[in-house]
Amino acid sequence: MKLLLASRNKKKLGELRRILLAEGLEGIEVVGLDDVPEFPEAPETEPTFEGNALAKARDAFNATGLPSVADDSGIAVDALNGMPGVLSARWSGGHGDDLANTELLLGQLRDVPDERRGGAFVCAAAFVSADEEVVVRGEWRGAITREPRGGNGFGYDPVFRPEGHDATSAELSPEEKDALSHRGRALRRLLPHLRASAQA
Ligand SMILES: O=P(O)(O)OP(=O)(O)OP(=O)(O)OC[C@H]1O[C@@H](n2cnc3c(O)ncnc32)[C@H](O)[C@@H]1O
Ligand SMILES: [Mg+2]
Repeated sequence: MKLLLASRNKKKLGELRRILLAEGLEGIEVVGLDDVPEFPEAPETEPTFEGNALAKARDAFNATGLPSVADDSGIAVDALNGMPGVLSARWSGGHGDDLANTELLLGQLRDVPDERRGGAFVCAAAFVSADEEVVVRGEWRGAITREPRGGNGFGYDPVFRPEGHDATSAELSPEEKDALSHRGRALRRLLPHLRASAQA
């Protein structure tokens, strides 16, 4: 079975691929959007991560006919009542400007004391095939730092210090991040569905 990972974010796509390949999925060939004919990106208008993930996976399945996985993710900061949330990718206005997004977030939290800087990375992962639609969630608790640190990962990783760690998630190795991350947790919850689909 070909499985389409429907993300237009190269670094996110790399993580999705890495997490699934580490599981050694038998009978599944993982492909990306570069491997299929182009189709337009639908705007992400849903109020929840789950709604957006499902919409992206449905779009990909409808456009290609391939069983598809999509991820909608972001960072939910307690002191901002859960924002940036589903707006994480375009928090500073433009889409996907990681540096501007993290700088804006740090500025907003400048006067927030250490004990109230908690938040979580959230990932909803959706799988859509001819036979089923499923969406699952993974969360990773931590705190927002006062300055960026580390060069791994992407997005808000340099300003997120996972619970139980002194390092930011941009200072963790890729394997460490996958073992703990919202994305790792969500994708591992999808595995039974992917395996069943490959065997059907
Ligand atoms: O929608 P696709 O095409 O998959 O790509 P995207 O980058 O637009 O992805 P989202 O709409 O799900 O937005 C997620 C944003 O949340 C942030 N984010 C998500 N997962 C992250 C992670 O593991 N580390 C750091 N930041 C993350 C990052 O800034 C992303 O741009
Ligand atoms: Mg997006």
